[in-house]
Amino acid sequence: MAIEFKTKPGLVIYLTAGDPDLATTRDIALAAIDNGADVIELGVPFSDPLADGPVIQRASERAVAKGTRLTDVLALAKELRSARPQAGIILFSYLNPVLRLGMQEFCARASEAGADGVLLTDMIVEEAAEYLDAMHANKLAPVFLAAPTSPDARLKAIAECSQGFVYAISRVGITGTQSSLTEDASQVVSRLRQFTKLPIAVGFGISNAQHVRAVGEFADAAVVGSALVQLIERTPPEEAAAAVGTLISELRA
Ligand SMILES: O=P(O)(O)OC[C@@H](O)[C@@H](O)c1c[nH]c2ccccc12
Repeated sequence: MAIEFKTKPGLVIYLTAGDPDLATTRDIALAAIDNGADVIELGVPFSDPLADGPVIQRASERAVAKGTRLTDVLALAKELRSARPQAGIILFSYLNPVLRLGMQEFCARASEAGADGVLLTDMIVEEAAEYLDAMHANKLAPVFLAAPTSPDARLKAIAECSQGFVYAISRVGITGTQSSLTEDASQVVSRLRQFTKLPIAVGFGISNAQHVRAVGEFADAAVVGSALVQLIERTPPEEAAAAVGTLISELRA
């Protein structure tokens, strides 16, 4: 039970829980862990994923249409924890589903499920007091997003509130694969380094081994989401876990 990056760079992967179904998400997550993913961002599907590009929006729609609920994702996290005691598991959600369950209740259940931490995409540090209290009370690591457009004062607050790692998004905008990483990614990481000793993961647009190696030059981990979600979308469910396992090992090549 730990957020640690065993290799440089470490690998964080995002999955939309319940796409194509919860059992397949479980198998995919296990295959990812067994092929080198250090941390799984277990995504709670949401009907209005504003920060997501078309690939993850479609995955969220499919999972919501299947009836995937936050409580199902908590149960899946518990299954992954018991199957892989050492894996890094981050519950990844928009605020809305969490507030519907209740912040205290959510954090208690996340802790009971064995999650290491939580990332709420639309939780800003300026309004995080109650969230942080509930997270600290349940020994969960709050991971915050840092954007290239964030001024230093904000990066400092994000660094001070984060535990486990800090997630630097490589560009402003929405999730989705892209041809090359922008300069912004290394700049936001070097600015963050002034304020934290925590590992820094970089995400958005990372979709191949070359991108992962490039991120490894200046950050501690790479985050891959859309490239995996797109592969899952295009693969028959019974072949998805093996396909993801292969892609993860290719990303680490
Ligand atoms: O999909 P990409 O471009 O590989 O980026 C990772 C991203 O999917 C994942 O970390 C994520 C999924 N939904 C988000 C919403 C906001 C920030 C990050 C995310």
